Amino acid sequence: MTPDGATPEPRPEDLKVPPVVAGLRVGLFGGSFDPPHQGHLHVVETALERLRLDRVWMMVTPGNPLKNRAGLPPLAARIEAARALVRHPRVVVTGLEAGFGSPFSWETVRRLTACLPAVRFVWIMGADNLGAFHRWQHWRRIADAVPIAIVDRPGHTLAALSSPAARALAGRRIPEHEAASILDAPPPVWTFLHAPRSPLSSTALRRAGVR
Ligand SMILES: Nc1ncnc2c1ncn2[C@@H]1O[C@H](COP(=O)(O)OP(=O)(O)OP(=O)(O)O)[C@@H](O)[C@H]1O
Ligand SMILES: O=C(O)c1ccc[n+]([C@@H]2O[C@H](COP(=O)([O-])O)[C@@H](O)[C@H]2O)c1
Repeated sequence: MTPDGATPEPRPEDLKVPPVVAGLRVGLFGGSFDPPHQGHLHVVETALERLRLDRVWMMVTPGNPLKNRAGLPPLAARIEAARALVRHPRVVVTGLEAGFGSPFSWETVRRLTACLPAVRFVWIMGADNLGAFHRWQHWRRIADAVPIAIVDRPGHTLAALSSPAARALAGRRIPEHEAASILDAPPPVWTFLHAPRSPLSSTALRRAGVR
């Protein structure tokens, strides 16, 4: 809330696509970030290093289509909190999906790949989201459009690797020692990164009253 009790609005520049140059290697990392935590930072740092990225765009969602949005703090507040957590020269926190007017990842991928064909994008998500990926709108189209990197998460490894999406795309999995090459391979292509895992979650933080 602002001092006058109004819901804070995102700044117009936070709704725009960040600046790029041809050939830039950009990780697309969407999330509710309610609240952001060190587990998110761990994903960002793992992706930057293992995929040899120039940038990670932390895309603060207007609202995960599969989650109840009741009680979700305003976008502007989550953007601000993510920025306060992740102070890194190669990370951009953005509300570009709200700028697109859609919470669906397919819409994000479709628009970004169409308007920035010279940028090399990779979709980044935690293992829990691979487990549910087959329930996302047009998930096959997302996989056909951009490479995907999964960062392991405690309690989700087996479910992720035996999920419908993982099974459907099994033949296109790249070993993690070649992870950085997925940005140069024609999709569908994906890799699973077994990094030291972070047990943190926003759910646990909200339950502990941290937000
Ligand atoms: N500890 C973690 N390890 C690996 N990936 C994570 C971790 N925490 C979050 N992620 C990933 O970060 C992205 C954004 O997650 P999100 O903002 O929903 O956080 P969360 O902790 O999963 O929240 P919640 O508990 O409310 O579901 C998702 O792709 C999620 O899989
Ligand atoms: O497009 C979809 O159908 C879809 C369904 C579930 C989740 N997503 C996206 O996945 C990202 C991670 O969401 P979350 O809530 O787990 O942080 C975020 O960008 C969501 O918008 C997207």
